[in-house]
Amino acid sequence: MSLLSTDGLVKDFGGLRAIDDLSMSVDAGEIVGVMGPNGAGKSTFFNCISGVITPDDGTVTFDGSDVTGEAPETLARRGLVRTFQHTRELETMTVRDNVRLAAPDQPGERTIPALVRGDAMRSHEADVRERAEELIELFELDHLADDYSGTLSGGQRKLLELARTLMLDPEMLLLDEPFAGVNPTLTREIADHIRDLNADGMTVVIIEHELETLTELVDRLVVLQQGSLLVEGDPETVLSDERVIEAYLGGEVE
Ligand SMILES: Nc1ncnc2c1ncn2[C@@H]1O[C@H](COP(=O)(O)OP(=O)(O)OP(=O)(O)O)[C@@H](O)[C@H]1O
Repeated sequence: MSLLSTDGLVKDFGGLRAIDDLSMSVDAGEIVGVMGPNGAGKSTFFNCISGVITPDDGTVTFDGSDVTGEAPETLARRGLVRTFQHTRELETMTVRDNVRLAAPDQPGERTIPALVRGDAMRSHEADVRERAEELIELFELDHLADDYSGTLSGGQRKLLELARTLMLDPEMLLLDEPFAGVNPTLTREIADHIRDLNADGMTVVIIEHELETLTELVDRLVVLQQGSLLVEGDPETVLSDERVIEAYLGGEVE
């Protein structure tokens, strides 16, 4: 059953059509890879479906509802959450605080004085702390929990970003280049986490240039070119498709 679909999606930037009548869908439980040459429209596609920008035409449907143009926070509450190519944690805050702060309705951000908070608020805070510790442990960031996030390596930042994302308890994760700037060991580790999350029922869509890891991970590949869907299918078929090879200028996909 389709969890996310777009129908006739269009996004223009001035005279440039970045997304051109794009219709595609992702079934619940799938891991789908989105690939395509530079400028093909991958990030713009993610931005349209995650509410970062509003499409000029077409619709985005998530879990049976038309969510076109909804804000990222609203979509996150519905269970659709994305990461960014450049991670967005606060560098002068510890890893632990970064994970805790990613929780929805973060009590620390509220103006209610601590003394008048009810039991519900205290229990929410306890849940947030507990979930944050679970995720820090899951992603093996425990030894770094009290370090400033700014001191982390590229790969550790990606793990932190994943932990922060999971504080929102998503049904579908959109991952924008989760392996960019990550060393091979951490790449394998992140790929394993994605597999585990998927095995637990999470639907995942991944934009990635690192095709070897991507193709090992996904059930299906979708190739974009000039804002349109060029080819989609199982990784082996897609990567041997002449149109895909040509789009990548002769053999780069091998
Ligand atoms: N905010 C913007 N303003 C103007 N043009 C934009 C904007 N964002 C993207 N574009 C243009 O839209 C087209 C698609 O860009 P997009 O970043 O979505 O491609 P991409 O497939 O993600 O590329 P890459 O692999 O290089 O990240 C490109 O021609 C890009 O220059």
